[in-house]
Amino acid sequence: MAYTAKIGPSILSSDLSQLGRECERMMECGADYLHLDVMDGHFVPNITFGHPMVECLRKAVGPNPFFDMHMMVSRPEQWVKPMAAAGANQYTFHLEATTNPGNLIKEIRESGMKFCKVADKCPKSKANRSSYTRVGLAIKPGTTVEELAPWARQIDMALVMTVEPGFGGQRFMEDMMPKVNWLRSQFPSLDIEVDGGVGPDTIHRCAEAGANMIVSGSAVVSSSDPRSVIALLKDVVLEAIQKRSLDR
Ligand SMILES: O=C(CO)[C@@H](O)[C@H](O)COP(=O)(O)O
Ligand SMILES: [Fe+2]
Repeated sequence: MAYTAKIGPSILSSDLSQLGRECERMMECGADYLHLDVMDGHFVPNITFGHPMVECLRKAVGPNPFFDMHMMVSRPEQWVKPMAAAGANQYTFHLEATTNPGNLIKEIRESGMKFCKVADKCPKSKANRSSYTRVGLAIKPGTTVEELAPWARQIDMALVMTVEPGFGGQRFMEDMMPKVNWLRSQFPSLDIEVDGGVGPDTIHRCAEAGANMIVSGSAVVSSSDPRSVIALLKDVVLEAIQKRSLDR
């Protein structure tokens, strides 16, 4: 089983005037990565930020935190190079936003976003470094998992949205879990991310279905004890992964 449990707070619900500090706070509380929601007011009815903000954040937090870019934008093709230059590590686009997913996957791969696949963090020795761009493919609640399937072997991560994209703090859609279950059964090593309404009350369903990359916004960021929430989410997913490997 190649995948492991990773928790990525969505900083959408944090104090946006203190974004750099909020990212650092999440990393200090045990986050494995940071989930950055880019919204263009066209693909979704909300606007957040773009690559200039990502560039500033990268400078503020240094080279290590892994930036998972959730691109809720029309024409995701146009932001691949700017996001690579700004310091993104993974570029997750929506299947609904492009007519040529194959070409976009190729463009992202060739964009030179830095990620060390040898270890989660770049090892000290330059000889061991191998830079690699990670590709994520997201589907909205109304898109079937069969539409994503033809691309699953070309991507690193599938994102199953568990709310309609656009806003934090929405209710978790449990009826998305069969999609996760199906993906896990068909692609046992694929990273599968869930995003939207995920927190201590809903994590068990995500973990049992087979999700291993967990985005959690309001449940983590607005908690008085984000460290405990992150630890709880991670424990539940790790336990489910262990159970899955024993059942095989
Ligand atoms: O992409 C999105 C929303 O479109 C998410 O990343 C949310 O921002 C997650 O926040 P919560 O639903 O966990 O509060
Ligand atoms: Fe997101």
